Amino acid sequence: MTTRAALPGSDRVPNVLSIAGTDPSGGAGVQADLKAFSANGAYGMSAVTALVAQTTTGVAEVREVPPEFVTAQLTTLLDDVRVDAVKIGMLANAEVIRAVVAVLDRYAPPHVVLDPVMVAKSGHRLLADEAVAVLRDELLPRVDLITPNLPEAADLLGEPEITGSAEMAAQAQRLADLGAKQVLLKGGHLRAEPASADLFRGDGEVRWLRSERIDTANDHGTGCTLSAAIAALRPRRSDWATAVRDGKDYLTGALRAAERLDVGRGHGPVHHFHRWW
Ligand SMILES: Nc1ncnc2c1ncn2[C@@H]1O[C@H](COP(=O)(O)OP(=O)(O)O)[C@@H](O)[C@H]1O
Ligand SMILES: Cc1ncc(COP(=O)(O)OP(=O)(O)O)c(N)n1
Repeated sequence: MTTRAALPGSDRVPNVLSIAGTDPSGGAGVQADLKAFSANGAYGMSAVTALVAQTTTGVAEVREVPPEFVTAQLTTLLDDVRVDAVKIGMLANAEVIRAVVAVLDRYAPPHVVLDPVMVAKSGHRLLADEAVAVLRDELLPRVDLITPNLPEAADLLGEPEITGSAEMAAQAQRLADLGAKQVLLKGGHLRAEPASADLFRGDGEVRWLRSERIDTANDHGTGCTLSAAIAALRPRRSDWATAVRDGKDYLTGALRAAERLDVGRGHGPVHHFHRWW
């Protein structure tokens, strides 16, 4: 066994883990997460929950990883490597959710972000219908931040999707009432509104994160990129509000930088540019 001298806190690169499904086109899922980790100064690692045959035009097929093999990936990793933050994305079904819950209980990694992925932009379901209640009741209370989009928030709460940003603060409160410690409610689906505004509800504070709405066809994997950037930044930021603000700025830059890409015929990916974190 090799031993290494401890680095002073500020010099050490955070080790950040993605637990998610795949995207061969590199726009969403594990592939997007690893790019976002790297671009935001973290060392990226991943455990795969589902193999997804998808590209910019949609999802063709999904092969779910057996839950015991999700556990094997995670315990093998966590028995060796210190993890400084975790981003959880696509979980596919209730058994995989329960496998992840058991690992969180056993290892208690810090700074856990849950992007409650349910449906791809193309309409293909990435989480079984009956697993939504398990995600809400068993996983949501165990993580530090959830980042639902508006359809996901509605599904978690069992209510109709809201149609205007004026309703977002009350909905974030209802998510907090479910046991979510902090909530980033993403407003990207309100396409009629001029700004792309997300609402952060943290410990005793509510704040808006607004950016210009960028006119682009490259909007595949925006939610994955945002939650991964926040997880990568959190170990180097003093609080969630700052990590969320800087993650949102990173995503807006990556959406802008996508104008230089030529990837696929459908919803293209964002471009993960490296920056000084
Ligand atoms: N055209 C756009 N211009 C700027 N920001 C956007 C645009 N589309 C989405 N976003 C931002 O991307 C993030 C993810 O958005 P959203 O579409 O709500 O979630 P998801 O990708 O999970 O469906 C949010 O921060 C949202 O504000
Ligand atoms: C494997 C995988 N995970 C998540 C998603 C959904 O990604 P998201 O960032 O919400 O982007 P779109 O589906 O809106 O493009 C995915 N497609 N695949």
